[in-house]
Amino acid sequence: MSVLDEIIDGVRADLAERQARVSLDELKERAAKAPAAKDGAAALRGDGVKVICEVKRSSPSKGALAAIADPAGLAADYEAGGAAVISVLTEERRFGGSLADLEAVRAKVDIPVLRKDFIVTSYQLWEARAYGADVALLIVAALEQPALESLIERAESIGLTPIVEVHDEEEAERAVDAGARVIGVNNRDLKTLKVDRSTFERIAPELPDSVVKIAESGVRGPHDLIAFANAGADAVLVGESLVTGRDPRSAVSDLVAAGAHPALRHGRS
Ligand SMILES: O=C(O)c1ccccc1NCC(=O)[C@H](O)[C@H](O)COP(=O)(O)O
Repeated sequence: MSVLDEIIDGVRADLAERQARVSLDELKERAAKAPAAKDGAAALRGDGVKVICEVKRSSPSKGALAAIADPAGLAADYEAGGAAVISVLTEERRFGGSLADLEAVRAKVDIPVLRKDFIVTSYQLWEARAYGADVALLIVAALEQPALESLIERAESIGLTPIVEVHDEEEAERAVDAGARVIGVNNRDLKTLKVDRSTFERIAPELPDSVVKIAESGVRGPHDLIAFANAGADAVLVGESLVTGRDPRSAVSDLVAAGAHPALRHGRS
């Protein structure tokens, strides 16, 4: 069984418990009371390379990364450093996240918030909206094509911007065919968990110009951001190097400054 399969088994078990406790109607009522969703795609377009900053306590590849007692405080530091979007891992077993983290971050920052999880049902999209997310991750490798298409449609219909994550050319083609407008290329191989930064360089040129392109995983600092920018990234998604560093706010601000450098190509407006 692959790591992804193991993660998804755990996600489905936890999901079944939540579904037994909270009906879809209750979630929809809660979502209706949530603040209107912010435009995640708009936050990632424009000049320069935008930075998505992740609240990440642990991971299957590295184990414990950072305790993060105050996820909202960390998110506020990211926002103060110039982050465009905050990513909150809500998967509990392997990443140590929760919907409570998502809710706390939403209450603290004004920029769009991404629910980063292993979404396999529309119930999780309603949860994302009910807990204040504006953006949700859909992983192509975790979904059959009809499910991917219907989750993209459902996400958009409830106001969420779907980021569709791919790892290779075949998944990229599936994402485009499914109508994805924002695509994250994850440099982490989900079978070996190794990061290969050339993955983004290989796949980005295959994506249509109109698609917002995000380079995910393996950003250690401004030099990686610049390399991804030169390969066509509109945004980068950064977790580990921020949560393990000493000063997340200044680390974000260094990334943002590099992303805004006039020598980098101009983004789409
Ligand atoms: O991080 C992992 O080990 C991992 C393993 C299996 C599936 C997903 C995983 N990570 C999720 C992510 O995509 C990253 O948290 C995100 O891209 C940030 O990456 P990094 O900056 O390298 O922490």
